[in-house]
Amino acid sequence: MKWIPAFSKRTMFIYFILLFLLYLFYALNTCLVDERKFSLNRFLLKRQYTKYKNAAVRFVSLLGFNVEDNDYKYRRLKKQNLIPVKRLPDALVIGVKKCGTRALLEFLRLHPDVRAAGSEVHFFDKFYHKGFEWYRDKMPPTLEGQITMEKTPSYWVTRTAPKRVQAMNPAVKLLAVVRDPVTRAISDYTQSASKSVSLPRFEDLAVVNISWGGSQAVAASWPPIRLGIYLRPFKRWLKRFNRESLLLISGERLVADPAAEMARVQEFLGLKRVITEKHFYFNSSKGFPCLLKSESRSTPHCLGKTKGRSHPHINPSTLETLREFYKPFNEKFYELCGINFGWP
Ligand SMILES: Nc1ncnc2c1ncn2[C@@H]1O[C@H](COP(=O)(O)OS(=O)(=O)O)[C@@H](OP(=O)(O)O)[C@H]1O
Repeated sequence: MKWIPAFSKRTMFIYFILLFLLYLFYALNTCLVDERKFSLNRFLLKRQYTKYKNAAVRFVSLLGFNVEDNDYKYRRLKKQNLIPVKRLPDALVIGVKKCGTRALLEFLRLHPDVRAAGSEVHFFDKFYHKGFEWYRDKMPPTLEGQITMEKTPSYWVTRTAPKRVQAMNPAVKLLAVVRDPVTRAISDYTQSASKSVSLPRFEDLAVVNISWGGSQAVAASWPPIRLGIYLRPFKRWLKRFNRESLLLISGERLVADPAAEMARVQEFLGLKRVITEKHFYFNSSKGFPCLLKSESRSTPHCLGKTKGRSHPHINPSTLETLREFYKPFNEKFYELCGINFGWP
């Protein structure tokens, strides 16, 4: 009778090991992982990893099952020996800060022939010394014919950026979103105020006393105000690139009619018009157009909380002063770019 408990202990142990192995096999073969963080997966699926590196989250298999079978497009391309590789950008969203650059990029990513770096790379302003190989490595892998992009709004005002971008590729396509400079300034201020509670009122920063007599002037060198003078940086870019290489996008139209503005963008980039009305819906509580689905999500969603913040109430006389200040710059800008954006 002594062998019975001994046998059951051994059997139980073997069953336990088998169950554990079965669980491991199941978990590793079907779990939802972030490929960039899962190093063992990189090792076992090195080739597939390179191919899918830019995807945030995908179903992957440690044992090689169902990795490519999920994706008809990539299976077909593999048969043709086409493998995505990282390339320097063909197009850049160069600015302008707080004008809707994130919305533009997220909308563009709906296009199957566009792949974009997720976060701002800041190569032409902060990291130029790291070299083009470093920059290329920041890009998502693309197939022949797909457009590689990135957006860094500070390129617009970086003095050295036009020359550096030209050195990378004189035929690069440039996109800049512009918006009523007064709203842009308030948006810029709202962002700073969200990080610093003790920030003075917008009115006190935008318009300053210039004499004891009480005369006032616009604080033209305060960055939120200065950045709204689009004329100067635009001229700088035009010294290096011809007008046809630089598309100006209306930040207002990107909100009011995203499909129409995206039609212009797709035409400029030489893309088939894939992004249309059917990709957008207006979210009335957010007050902005949102996406019905995107590359990473199949459900309706809006841009993050930091996009589309509510702005503080601004004294109407300050608004009037700022509008008067920007008027001559706006008019010269309209003249030079050949578009009347109709800012008040
Ligand atoms: N669809 C959609 N959803 C949310 N927000 C939208 C959208 N389209 C344009 N915008 C406007 O984009 C403003 C932020 O601009 P940027 O993305 O260029 O900002 S940043 O420079 O990258 O910080 C952001 O500014 P705030 O309203 O001040 O938050 C928005 O007005």
